[in-house]
Amino acid sequence: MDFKDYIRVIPDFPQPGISFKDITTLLKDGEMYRKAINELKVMVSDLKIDVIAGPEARGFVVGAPLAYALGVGFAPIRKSGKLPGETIEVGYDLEYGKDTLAMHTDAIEKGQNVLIADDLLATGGTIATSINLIEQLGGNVVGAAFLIELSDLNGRAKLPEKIDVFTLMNY
Ligand SMILES: O=P(O)(O)OC[C@H]1O[C@H](OP(=O)(O)OP(=O)(O)O)[C@H](O)[C@@H]1O
Ligand SMILES: Nc1ncnc2[nH]cnc12
Repeated sequence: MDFKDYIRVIPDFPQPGISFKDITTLLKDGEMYRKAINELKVMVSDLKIDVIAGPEARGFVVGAPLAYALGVGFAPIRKSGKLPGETIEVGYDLEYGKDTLAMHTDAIEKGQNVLIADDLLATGGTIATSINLIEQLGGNVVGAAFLIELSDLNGRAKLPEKIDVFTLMNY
């Protein structure tokens, strides 16, 4: 059983030159989805985690079940204009565009240990921005967990060394 057998690779989406790693083909298989989340749970088991933060939208489908499995809370990191309460926002670049991410100012308590979860690490822009937001709120990012890492884009280089990075699949 190889998780990669469940990832659909679509060339030139959403723009020419991007090799898109589609996780919907893994998510629709209940057994494999559960195995993937359970494997991430084992990988992060040495960390002390108070809350998981996940960036919209695909970070929710990894972060929320992982939070449930660990019995910790989940803090959504959303695109600009979606959160109803008081927010902080940070703009960033990603592999195929630009965007802005936001968090509620009360999403994280000062000093809480935070694990960031997402489906995929590409340039690292999304995760670096997520770290920026969480640290502005006084959170302590202890790790980042992904289903997929695009190693050639070297997103890890954008992350501080103290943050442990966990990935199930490499491309
Ligand atoms: O490492 P990076 O270069 O930042 O790229 C990775 C990010 O890009 C994708 O999200 P996207 O912004 O496309 O949003 P989506 O989850 O709503 O599809 C993916 O889910 C990661 O969050
Ligand atoms: N190549 C890629 N495939 C899927 N999601 C992505 N997010 C950023 N780059 C991506």
